[in-house]
Amino acid sequence: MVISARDVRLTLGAAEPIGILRGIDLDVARGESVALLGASGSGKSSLLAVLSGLERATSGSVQVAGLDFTTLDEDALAIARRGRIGIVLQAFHLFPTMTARENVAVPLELAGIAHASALAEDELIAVGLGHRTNHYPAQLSGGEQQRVAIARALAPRPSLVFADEPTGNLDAVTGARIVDLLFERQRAADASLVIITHDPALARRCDRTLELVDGRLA
Ligand SMILES: Nc1ncnc2c1ncn2[C@@H]1O[C@H](COP(=O)(O)OP(=O)(O)OP(=O)(O)O)[C@@H](O)[C@H]1O
Repeated sequence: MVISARDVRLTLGAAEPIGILRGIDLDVARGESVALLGASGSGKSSLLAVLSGLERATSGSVQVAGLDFTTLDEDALAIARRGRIGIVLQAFHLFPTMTARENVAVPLELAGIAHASALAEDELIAVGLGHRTNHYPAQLSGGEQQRVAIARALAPRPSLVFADEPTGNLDAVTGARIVDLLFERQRAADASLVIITHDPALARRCDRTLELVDGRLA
């Protein structure tokens, strides 16, 4: 198993604690793709944050690629993610002072991969942004920024990809192209995919569909 989560709970809010995740058990195998569905506010983004180590669970255990994400500190988590885990969040978190190419090159450089800039350019071409490599995020549309974020996540060829509505800002044709790329990369690297989506077509392409209802898996 690439992901093994047991009785994961996430409680937020000091004054009035709210149970956001309320006992999640989840296994994801190598090479498996999982679609995560659920109503707005059901906890999908929170679960993705916990599984990717961006947020620490309040209790329970989260094992990812043999590492215990509930006990690692921030630095160890960042090192564990480097080059192995690609994450595409709803807010793209691009660096505003870097061009598209520089943004995509960052994880490659951090992972010590040679020719980072050239590889970043290739990845931008793959997401249809070969003509935008020297543009800054503020000069790009929402959908273009989303594709830069996807290129950045996929460039290091991670073995695990988390994506939060990766086609949410894209038109049907561009979205389909990005989904094809996601699955093509997944197959090539035998990677695991966990995708939050409201798109039934995207969910159908995944091996398995899970639904979150009020912080629990239905
Ligand atoms: N820092 C926080 N403090 C308190 N409550 C929070 C915090 N972050 C998220 N929540 C609440 O947790 C619940 C789950 O949020 P989450 O973003 O995981 O839902 P979601 O299923 O991804 O929703 P959407 O589809 O709208 O993106 C929501 O009710 C949200 O208001």
